[in-house]
Amino acid sequence: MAVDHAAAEVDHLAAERAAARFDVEAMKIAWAGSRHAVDVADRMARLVASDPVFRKDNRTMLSRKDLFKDTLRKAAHAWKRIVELRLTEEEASLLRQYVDQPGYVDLHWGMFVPAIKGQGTEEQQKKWLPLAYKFQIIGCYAQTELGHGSNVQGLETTATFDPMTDEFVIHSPTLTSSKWWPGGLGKASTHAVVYARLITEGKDYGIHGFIVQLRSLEDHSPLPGVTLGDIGGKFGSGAYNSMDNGVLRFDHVRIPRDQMLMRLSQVTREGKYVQSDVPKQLLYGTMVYVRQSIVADASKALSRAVCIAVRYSAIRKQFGSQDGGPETQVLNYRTQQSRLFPLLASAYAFRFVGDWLNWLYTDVTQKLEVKDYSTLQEAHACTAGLKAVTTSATADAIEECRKLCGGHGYLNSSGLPELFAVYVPACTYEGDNVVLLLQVARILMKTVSQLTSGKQPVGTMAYMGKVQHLMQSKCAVKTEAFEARALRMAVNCAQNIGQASNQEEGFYERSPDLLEAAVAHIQLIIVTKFIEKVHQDIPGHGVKEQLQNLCNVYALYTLHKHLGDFLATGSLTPKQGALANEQLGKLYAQVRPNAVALVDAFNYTDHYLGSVLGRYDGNVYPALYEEAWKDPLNETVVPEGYHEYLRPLLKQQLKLSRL
Ligand SMILES: CC(C)(COP(=O)(O)OP(=O)(O)OC[C@H]1O[C@@H](n2cnc3c(N)ncnc32)[C@H](O)[C@@H]1OP(=O)(O)O)[C@@H](O)C(=O)NCCC(=O)NCCSC(=O)CCCC(=O)O
Ligand SMILES: Cc1cc2nc3c(=O)[nH]c(=O)nc-3n(C[C@H](O)[C@H](O)[C@H](O)COP(=O)(O)OP(=O)(O)OC[C@H]3O[C@@H](n4cnc5c(N)ncnc54)[C@H](O)[C@@H]3O)c2cc1C
Repeated sequence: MAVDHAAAEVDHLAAERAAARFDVEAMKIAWAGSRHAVDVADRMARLVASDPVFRKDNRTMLSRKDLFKDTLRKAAHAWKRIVELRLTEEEASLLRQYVDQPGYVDLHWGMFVPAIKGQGTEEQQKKWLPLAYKFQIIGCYAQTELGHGSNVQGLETTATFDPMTDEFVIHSPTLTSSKWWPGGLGKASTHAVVYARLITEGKDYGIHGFIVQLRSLEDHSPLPGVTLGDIGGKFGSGAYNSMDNGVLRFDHVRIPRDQMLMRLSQVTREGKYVQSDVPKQLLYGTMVYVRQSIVADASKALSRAVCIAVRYSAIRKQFGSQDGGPETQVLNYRTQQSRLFPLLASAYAFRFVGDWLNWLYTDVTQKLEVKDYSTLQEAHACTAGLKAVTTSATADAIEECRKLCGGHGYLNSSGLPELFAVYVPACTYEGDNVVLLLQVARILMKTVSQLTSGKQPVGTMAYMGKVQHLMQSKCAVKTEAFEARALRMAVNCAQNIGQASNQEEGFYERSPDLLEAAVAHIQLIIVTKFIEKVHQDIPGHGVKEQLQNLCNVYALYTLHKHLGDFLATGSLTPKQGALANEQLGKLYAQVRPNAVALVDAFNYTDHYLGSVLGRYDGNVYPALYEEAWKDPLNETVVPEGYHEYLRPLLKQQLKLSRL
């Protein structure tokens, strides 16, 4: 019976695909960025999916130890394949993405290598990078401590220069100075970039980066004076537990002077501190780089969740016509559409703003190389703000997708619980989202205060220069309403802060409003970049129209959700707000026939999706049924514990009933 049912469902997704009004292959190119990007991603995804070592459907059932060992095995196998097949950097990084298991390699490539590239001198790069590139050393990024994460300047680990031996002495003076959280630190890394307070000639010069060896390259045991371990199990089963987030303490560990990362500042043989002519904020450069990549990752996680929820919603039927006709696909319910399609639109929005941010980051990096620091603030504001807004929205969206899949969404086999558990720490790591939005707010306040002095804001803040117009006009055009909302919220905050006894106190008092002003500014950027994208020449039958539609959905949904802001700032009238909502309903109807094809354009393999609900063929029910039997609990018909705990209880009931 299950088989008959399934056959009908396979047909059902085929019908959905046939109903699409655009060229899916061309949309794949628009999503991935180029034909080349589609092809490489496709090749790497299939390579991973077809290799039994990369199997991941049993991950939530493994013990922590087995899961960790499995992660080591996968990482080693991935490296072997990368070398054997002579994969390019682009191919290798995609292969790692599709292996889809958090592990030490993420931090090695994602933070250790970039930290040395960004903060090391040429000589240091020449020495350390080849070792890292060949995995002769494994590195992590050891910044956060037990007592401080957000407040980087509050870190307590010390690096005291000893001119007698030409060494730094790395020390953890307090319990709270223990390094705590770094990924890959607990069990895998041999080296770390350690952030510590530099002390020389009796003076504390604040936080600097140092390359420190932690474990023997012979037998992996911690070096003398180094205490190391894993910080313990984390949220969810499987999920981020494959990562060995670690604890690290130093007891007067000595490293040569030349292991201080010396691009930004140096300590001479005599112990003199010398500052280079570069801004000290470059110390935070690795974080800017990672935040930028986290935005692209948000669109990946969100698109996976949305792909699962859209396909399953096309399969799932619930209730029918009164006269006993066919049941309704839940995707046809207006409420399902109004919850799901904005998330689909957000996946595309985050993808395009992620591409733009990557361009901005590359541009800033090139400018830094010729000592042009003018766009550093813009890079910080955009990476921090977009990281915060996209990760928060994605975490909420994955949970919404779980609910959109009803009861089956709660099963591990749906893939959604694990996706959520792996994803949610993105709201915290690489900068707590609130802390990052307050950074954006500070820059907004600085920009507003400079408006009166005639300094023209640039980049993504340029719209604030139209202050006279935006503070007064009624907004007819969508982007103008977003600009007016963001500017007016920022100006309101600035005025309120101005009434406080001092600037800092005012900022502190108004921080909840500042947070909202920062979100408004970042949402404007996302909407603007989506609009810019759809104004480009986009080939393929119907592709541009679909993207135009999704862009409108994203903008109008955001407007609808934050209507209070738009009305309170007078950026829209209540009538305009109501019209926008009307329009949104019409747009959903246009998305409906294209929904399945729009998620097909993400081009994800079933292996990468890891979801029985999101299968490409829509054969959901037999897969769910089959998956259940794989649970270790089903290995025996009568459960372990029956004889100890169930049988005596049942016997006792029997005796009682006989009384
Ligand atoms: C919150 C701040 C930004 C505070 O910085 P601060 O220097 O104490 O204070 P401030 O007076 O507000 O700022 C001074 C100044 O520095 C600027 N600035 C701050 N950050 C950056 C940046 N990244 N790039 C460029 N500029 C930056 C600010 O705008 C200020 O500029 P200004 O003086 O006003 O011109 C910072 O400390 C921070 O970034 N905290 C978050 C910590 C964090 O992100 N940790 C990440 C650890 S690694 C990790 O989590 C890896 C996970 C990855 C994974 O597992 O995948
Ligand atoms: C899975 C995971 C992986 C990680 N990997 C690494 C790694 O590889 N290397 C590394 O060095 N670190 C790593 N971290 C640490 C991470 O970067 C920090 O946890 C993060 O920066 C947040 O800092 P915190 O823990 O100190 O939070 P806290 O700052 O203590 O946050 C607690 C609360 O206080 C609020 N808060 C804090 N400051 C302010 C403020 N000024 N104004 C208003 N509210 C405020 C926050 O919003 C939050 O609600 C990782 C963390 C996680 C969860």
